Amino acid sequence: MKGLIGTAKELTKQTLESQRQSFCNSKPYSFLSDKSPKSAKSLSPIPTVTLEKNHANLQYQTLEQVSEVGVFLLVAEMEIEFNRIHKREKADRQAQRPYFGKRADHNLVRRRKIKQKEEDIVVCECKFDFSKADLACGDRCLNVLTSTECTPGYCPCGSYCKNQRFQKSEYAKTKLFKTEGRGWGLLADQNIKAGQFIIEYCGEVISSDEAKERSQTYEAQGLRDAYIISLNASYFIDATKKGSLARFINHSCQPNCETRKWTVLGETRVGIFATQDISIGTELAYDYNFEWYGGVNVRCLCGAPNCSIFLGAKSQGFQEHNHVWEDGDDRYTVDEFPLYDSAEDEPSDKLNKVTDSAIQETSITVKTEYAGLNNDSFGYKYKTCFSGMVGGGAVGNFKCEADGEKEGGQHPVVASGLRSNNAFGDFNNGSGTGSTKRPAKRSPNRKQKLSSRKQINGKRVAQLFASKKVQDELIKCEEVRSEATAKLDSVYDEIRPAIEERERDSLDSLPTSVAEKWIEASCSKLRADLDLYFTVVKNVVCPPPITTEPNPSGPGDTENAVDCTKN
Ligand SMILES: C[S@@+](CC[C@H](N)C(=O)[O-])C[C@H]1O[C@@H](n2cnc3c(N)ncnc32)[C@H](O)[C@@H]1O
Repeated sequence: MKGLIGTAKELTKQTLESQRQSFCNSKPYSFLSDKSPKSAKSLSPIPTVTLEKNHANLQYQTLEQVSEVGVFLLVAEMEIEFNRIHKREKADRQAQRPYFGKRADHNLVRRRKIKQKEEDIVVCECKFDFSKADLACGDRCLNVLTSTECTPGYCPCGSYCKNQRFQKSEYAKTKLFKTEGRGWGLLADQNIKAGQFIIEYCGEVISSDEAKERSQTYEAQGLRDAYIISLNASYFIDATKKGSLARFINHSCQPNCETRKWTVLGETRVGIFATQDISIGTELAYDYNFEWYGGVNVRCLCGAPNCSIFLGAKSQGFQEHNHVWEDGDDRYTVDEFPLYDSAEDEPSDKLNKVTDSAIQETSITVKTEYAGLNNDSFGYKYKTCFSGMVGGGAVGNFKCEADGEKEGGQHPVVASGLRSNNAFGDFNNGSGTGSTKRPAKRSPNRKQKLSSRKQINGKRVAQLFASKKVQDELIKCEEVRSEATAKLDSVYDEIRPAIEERERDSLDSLPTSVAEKWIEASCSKLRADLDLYFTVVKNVVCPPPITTEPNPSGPGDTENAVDCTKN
């Protein structure tokens, strides 16, 4: 093998056996011991980089010494499974609703405190009239007209001033409720009048750089909902971990609310206001005016007749990424790209062929040459198979809303870690500069996937060996494997309702008990696969001494070659 160990050692059964031992005891494989798999909960997160390194090494050894049988693919699969569970669990833990006490208002907000200078205080010209105390600083108040709250101690209406709603947290009564497919939502718990201030959008006020960083982190952590909205060109409000109930208000393409910016004691704050009369029990929603910066396309479930189908579908990033272009836009002309011949890139096929021929030839050349599959190329291919699973999706360029946005304008929500309604679909990052494929979040068709893979049938392979002992060994392996397959299938049928229920709710994680069951069955199946493949390879590489024992089950040569891949 090019650029590889170069010192192909004589293989003995002993070295292979010890190889297998260390292989199975290496970290990702440790659960393949005879003990029942550890609970998903008790597993510590897998350091991916180390694993990749390990795998690269193991892969070497596997290729060099055992020639091939896709053992490393099994390792890959196991790691995928584990990473998936870890990621889910982690995301679930982190996605737990933060505590929102009654005082969950701007007191929680970490904002740059600006001491308002006296000369900056705008005093309105309202004349206070005791007989109309209710109208103090009403619609005609100059401050109200400029979306500025009056400053206590400076307003002519004194304590009767009605224009301090943010400061006094004069929120409408609202109630949290569970929506169908859109997570939590907020509904009116009283009748609300058009124009009424409903609630402040509170959160941590952060710079645009920090917003970008956080949004990438949240994405990588698997958080599905976006809570960062822009305040102005330089600042964003992040309600992911701290905020008010406003963070639960969902998007609608036909909203009954909108966001508005107000100046309060010299600072800009964002409030949710009713755009129409809203009766008690109605869900509150505003148009997120979502700026899509990458990540998954989230199907909009607002149900409005004019629904734009995806959140952020109107934003430039989304349209460019999804190739919604005007006539004459030649940015995506295919002519420019070199042609890609997929036939050149099918290592697994190549490996399959090698495997088949290796088995049929019974004597094997350990130093098999895999043209082009040197260390780097394999490392790369291997990584490709994983990167989507373990790597966080990058968030594309981050744009800031231009300053001087008109009052009442909407505040784009940063699309980080979006809930995927397309629960199992592939998702791409949308940086616009090429798309890194991310794998399906989870695979409901696992059963299908497992069974659709071309598999070696142990009983058929057994016929190719002259030794009765080997045949028995292989038949035993095949039986164990069939049992494991049947068990996996039945577990799948058992947990299917739970998966489907999650799917219906657009939830991305499974209860630990269900996941554990699935892992346990998957582990057994993969262990059985490994044992079978290993036994085949072991006996091909180190055939037992030829004896004169008769072979009742068939010829030991390849004359009547059996297609080992048929079940
Ligand atoms: C600010 S949060 C709203 C609260 C969120 N539903 C929750 O459970 O925490 C925004 C996220 O809610 C989901 N969401 C909001 N409106 C939606 C809609 N119309 N359709 C689908 N998902 C929506 C999206 O995942 C979005 O990123």
